[in-house]
Amino acid sequence: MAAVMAPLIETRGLTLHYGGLKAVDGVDFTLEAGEIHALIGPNGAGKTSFVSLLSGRRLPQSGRILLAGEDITRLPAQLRVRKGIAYTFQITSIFPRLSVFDNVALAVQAQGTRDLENRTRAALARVGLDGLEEQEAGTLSYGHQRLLELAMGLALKPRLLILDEPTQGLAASEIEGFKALVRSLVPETTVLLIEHNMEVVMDLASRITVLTFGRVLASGTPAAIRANPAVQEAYLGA
Ligand SMILES: Nc1ncnc2c1ncn2[C@@H]1O[C@H](COP(=O)(O)OP(=O)(O)OP(=O)(O)O)[C@@H](O)[C@H]1O
Repeated sequence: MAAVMAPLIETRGLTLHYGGLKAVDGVDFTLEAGEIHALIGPNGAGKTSFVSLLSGRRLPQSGRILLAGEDITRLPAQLRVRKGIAYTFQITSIFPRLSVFDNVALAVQAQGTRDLENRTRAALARVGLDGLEEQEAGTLSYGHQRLLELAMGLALKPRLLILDEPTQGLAASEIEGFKALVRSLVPETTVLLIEHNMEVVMDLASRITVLTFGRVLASGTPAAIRANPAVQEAYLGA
């Protein structure tokens, strides 16, 4: 019998409360290896809380998270990074006084110093920041700082890259470049994208999951999501 590959990520009944508030409420979710999967939903729907559970920044009150079939529900965040889950750092985690090179090198160092220079340079080239290695990170344009964050994530050679609102604040021209970059990452890297820009979502995602009030409202292809009346009512406003 042919072996059936487990999904890259599977959650079952995943639940996170903040006091009385259920930010993530019994979420069953499947992420297949090699896809670009968008997580959408209104403000406060629980998207950031959900990916915080995947990255290990927070632990759930109940439910399970499986990575390629292995239970990682309570694994510390740092060990999840080693298993290949990278959550792009918020821009505030860039060290503004350090060089572009050193910011990425620090991220690489989390996995050991072997091949540090090559890996750092390769990640910077991947996002098009080669040539700016020696520049102080804090003096980069906003768009370039977002690319630096992405390089810091890619330097970890992740199996899963989680991007939280990566196009926020980018110019239209920068968004085009970003879309091409994300497309170039799959299928080696699986991408989970929280994104409010619906044009980016519809253009990039192979599957979309819609959250509202901490629950999954719908999950499917962009065409199915666009045509879903419940999604239109709750979110797309069409
Ligand atoms: N640290 C916290 N303590 C208490 N409540 C929180 C905390 N973080 C988030 N919340 C609440 O949990 C709910 C889900 O928030 P979350 O940030 O996960 O949603 P989101 O879908 O990512 O929203 P947005 O699109 O605005 O970023 C919201 O009602 C929010 O106010």
